[in-house]
Amino acid sequence: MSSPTPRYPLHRLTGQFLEPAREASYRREIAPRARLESSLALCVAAPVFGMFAISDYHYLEPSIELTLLLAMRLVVVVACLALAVAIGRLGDFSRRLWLHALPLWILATGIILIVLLRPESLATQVTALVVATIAFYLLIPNLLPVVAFASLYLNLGFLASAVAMTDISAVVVLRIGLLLVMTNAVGFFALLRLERLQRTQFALLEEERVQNRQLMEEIAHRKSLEAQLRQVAERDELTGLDSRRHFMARAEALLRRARHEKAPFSLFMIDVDHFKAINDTWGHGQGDRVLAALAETCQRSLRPQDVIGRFGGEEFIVALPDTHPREALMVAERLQQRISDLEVMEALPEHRLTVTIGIAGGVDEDADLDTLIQQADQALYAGKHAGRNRAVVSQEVSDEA
Ligand SMILES: Nc1nc2c(ncn2[C@@H]2O[C@H](COP(=O)(O)OP(=O)(O)OP(=O)(O)O)[C@@H](O)[C@H]2O)c(=O)[nH]1
Repeated sequence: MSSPTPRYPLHRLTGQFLEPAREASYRREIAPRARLESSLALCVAAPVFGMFAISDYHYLEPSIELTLLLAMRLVVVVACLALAVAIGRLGDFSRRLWLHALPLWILATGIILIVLLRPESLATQVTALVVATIAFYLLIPNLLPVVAFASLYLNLGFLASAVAMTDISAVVVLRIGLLLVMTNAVGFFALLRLERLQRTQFALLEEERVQNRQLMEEIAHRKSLEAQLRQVAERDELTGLDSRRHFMARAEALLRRARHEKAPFSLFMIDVDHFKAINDTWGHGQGDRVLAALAETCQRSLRPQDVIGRFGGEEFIVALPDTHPREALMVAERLQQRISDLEVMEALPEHRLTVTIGIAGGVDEDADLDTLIQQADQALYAGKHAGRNRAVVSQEVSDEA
């Protein structure tokens, strides 16, 4: 049975993403952490390497070899510390890979030089070499190919120096070689596993981020659709006023509050006079423009707390909280005046638009919206009957109200 193809294929030997863009994105993501880790590892490795100067001094009499050895250790320590600072500041993981590789090669060269300068301490050096090789793999993670090449250089250089500078037998060389192969295998596969795990984790996290982003986009899209639908349901397309249904809901709430607070409440029904003639004379398009201009004038003339809606055709409805019908009559007359000031047609500046307004309301604890609308409608009808272009207060408005 064949195993399923991984969603984010990784290189078998380096553990890196096969997809260059994903690998670059991963490196960008881990860059700050990798820089810090590499810097810290070098800050630890440099003094440890320098510390062995004590044993150099112990094993070697003051001599040229000792001076060279101490000078070499000093150079390695200073170079490593300088590189630790440089990596911390500039060690961009994706562009300056060489900066991360350099300290490994310097340390490796230092270790190889020790064999050349202190060949008699080969046995101790082998142990140090094994520790250094493991440290290369484990302390500088995320750079498997870089570490593997530096380690290869260290191990081969060490063996070559040992063969050149000491008289070890072929069997010992073989034994050291096998030990180094084993050490490298352990370090390599441990780091390979780590590289693969970290990248798989990164890929899953990325996937989760993408899904979250898509979800957020979907939510935003739905919210915008909802807002559009609400807009369509609540607004009259031509005039931008409340639709009849939305007006009813808002006016109901205002009336409820007025009843609760025993505050006055008034309602207008506004109907354009002879609107059919406007349509018939100048066309339906001009009729629409007149309705829109009239709606805008009404809205500008009313208070912010008043609610106006298009009731249907050329009929508008207004709810006026905290307004007694007596005051409402004055508001209606002011509205009529503003409407008649409107220039309906540029070509016919003399033509005046008039409206008839029916008013209902008062302070009635039992009044419901439908009844008030009916009363305002009757007053409107009476106004039309009486010759139009007037505001009429409903007979039902009680005196005490
Ligand atoms: N342009 C336009 N006309 C509309 C719209 N809605 C209704 N109308 C027209 O408004 C006119 C209303 O006519 P009527 O009900 O006879 O009323 P009127 O001509 O205003 O006469 P009175 O109300 O009695 O003064 C009709 O011709 C409808 O077609 C609209 O949205 N746009």
